[in-house]
Amino acid sequence: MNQSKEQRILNFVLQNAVRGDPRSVVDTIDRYCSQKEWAMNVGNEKGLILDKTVEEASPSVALELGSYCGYSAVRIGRLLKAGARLLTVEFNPQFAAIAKQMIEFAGVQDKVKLLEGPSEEIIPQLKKKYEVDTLDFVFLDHWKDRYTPDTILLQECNLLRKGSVLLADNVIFPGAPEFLNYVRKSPHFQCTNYPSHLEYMEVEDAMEKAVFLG
Ligand SMILES: O=c1[nH]cnc2c(O)c(F)c(-c3ccc(F)cc3)c(-c3ccc(F)cc3)c12
Ligand SMILES: [Mg+2]
Repeated sequence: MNQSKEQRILNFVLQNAVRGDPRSVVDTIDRYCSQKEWAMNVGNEKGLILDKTVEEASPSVALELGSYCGYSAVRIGRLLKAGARLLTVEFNPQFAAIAKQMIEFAGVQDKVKLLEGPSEEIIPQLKKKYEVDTLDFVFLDHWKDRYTPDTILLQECNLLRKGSVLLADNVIFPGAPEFLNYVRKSPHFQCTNYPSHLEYMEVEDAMEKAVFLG
C-alpha cells in the first residue's frame, strides 16, 4: 500500500534530521515541503510570527488545535520554559500517529502531549481530565469553520484568563472571515493582524492575534 504524504515527510525527517534537535526537525520539514511536496505546515515565514508570539506570551500552559504532522508542536515545544507544557489536539488518526512520532524524534515529548479527538470534545475535558486551570496561549490551526465555535467554547469552559493569547493561522487564505469578524467586534478581545504568505507559496495569508481582556 503506497505511503501517505505525511508518512513521506516523517520518513524524510527520520533519515535527514538530527534526533533530539527540534530546530533540525523544523528545518528538514521545511526543506522537504518547499522542494518536494507542499504540505500545510505553518512554515518558516508564519513560523517566525508564531515564535515571537510564543516568546512574548511565555506560556506555562499552551494549547494547539490542529497538530497535522507535528511541525508547529515541535516549533512551540522547543520554546517552552522548564515545567511548561503544550497540549496539541488532532482529530485525524493518521495525522496524530505521524505527529506523535515527530514530537518524539524531536525530543520534546516531555513538554508536548498529543490529544487525539475532535476539539469540541477535548476542550470541555481540559480542566478535569488534563488538569488545566487556564490557558496562557492557544494556536488555532485546525479547521477554519471551528475557529469561532472553539473560541466561544474556550470562554464557556472558563479556560481563558485576562491576557490569554490566541493566534490563528490562515485568516486570509483559505480565510476565516467569520472568526475575524467575531474577535474584532468582541469587546473581550484586543486584535492584531500579521500579514504574511501561505506556507511555501507566494500567496497572501495572515495570522491574527487576539488577546483575551477578561
Ligand atoms: O485545513 C487547514 N488547517 C490548518 N492549516 C491549513 C493551512 O495552513 C493551509 F494552508 C490549508 C490550505 C490552503 C490552501 C490550499 F490550497 C490547501 C490547503 C489548509 C486547508 C484548507 C482547506 C482544505 F480543504 C484543506 C486544508 C489548512
Ligand atoms: Mg494552517
